[in-house]
Amino acid sequence: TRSTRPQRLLKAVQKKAIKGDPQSVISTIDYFCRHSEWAMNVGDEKGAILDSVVCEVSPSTALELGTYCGYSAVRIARLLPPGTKLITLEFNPDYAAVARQIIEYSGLQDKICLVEGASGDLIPKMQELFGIKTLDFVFLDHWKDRYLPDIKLLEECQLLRKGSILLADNVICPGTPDYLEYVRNSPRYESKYFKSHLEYTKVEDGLEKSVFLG
Ligand SMILES: O=C(NCCNC(=O)c1cc(-c2ccc(F)cc2)cc(O)c1O)c1cc(O)ncn1
Ligand SMILES: [Mg+2]
Repeated sequence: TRSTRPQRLLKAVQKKAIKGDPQSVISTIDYFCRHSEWAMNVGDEKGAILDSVVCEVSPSTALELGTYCGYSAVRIARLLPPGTKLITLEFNPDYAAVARQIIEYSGLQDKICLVEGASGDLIPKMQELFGIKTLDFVFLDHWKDRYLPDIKLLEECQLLRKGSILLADNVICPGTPDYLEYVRNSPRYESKYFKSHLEYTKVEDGLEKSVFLG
């Protein structure tokens, strides 16, 4: 049977990228998605904004919702200070299987903990599973209708503290209208929109950065 797009993306990484070199894995994926097959990675343009926020926050505890092929997990983990880990949750086992191999190829497997499962089930178990109290940084890039319920869950589970940073992908395309309305109108968040484009296209998209005020 025909291979899947994530499998073809993995093949390109194994063929073209330098093993153990996260930047070459990132560049290979961006080249493949621009010149061979589009795929829903955050991409290079929004990726540069993600990089700058990760560097600014320099998180001790970081969570990603929606691993897909592991592109943004590699982007984030390559910038984390030594001794810190990124926890990334992926619901789709086929995506998770490819992501594990791309993460391993990049050499960042010791800085990334990929957990398969539904975010709604895993978030309430985060403290016990990972021995963490609160999260310094959360990157939201999973199902767009899960952004709002999941940050409400993060609040309820007391995983956010004064100053925790949420960064959400695709707030324009495909769009997360209920999430945007909430973080922009809630007194518990200070929100800022970073205008950009849908990965590898000229379509408008952007990232929403929200600080939890406690
Ligand atoms: O689809 C699952 N996750 C990806 C979430 N991400 C997206 O849907 C996403 C989509 C787009 C996008 C934008 C324009 C367009 F025309 C088509 C797609 C871009 C992005 O940057 C994303 O992040 C999924 C499946 C499954 O079976 N189980 C658990 N999760
Ligand atoms: Mg996305």
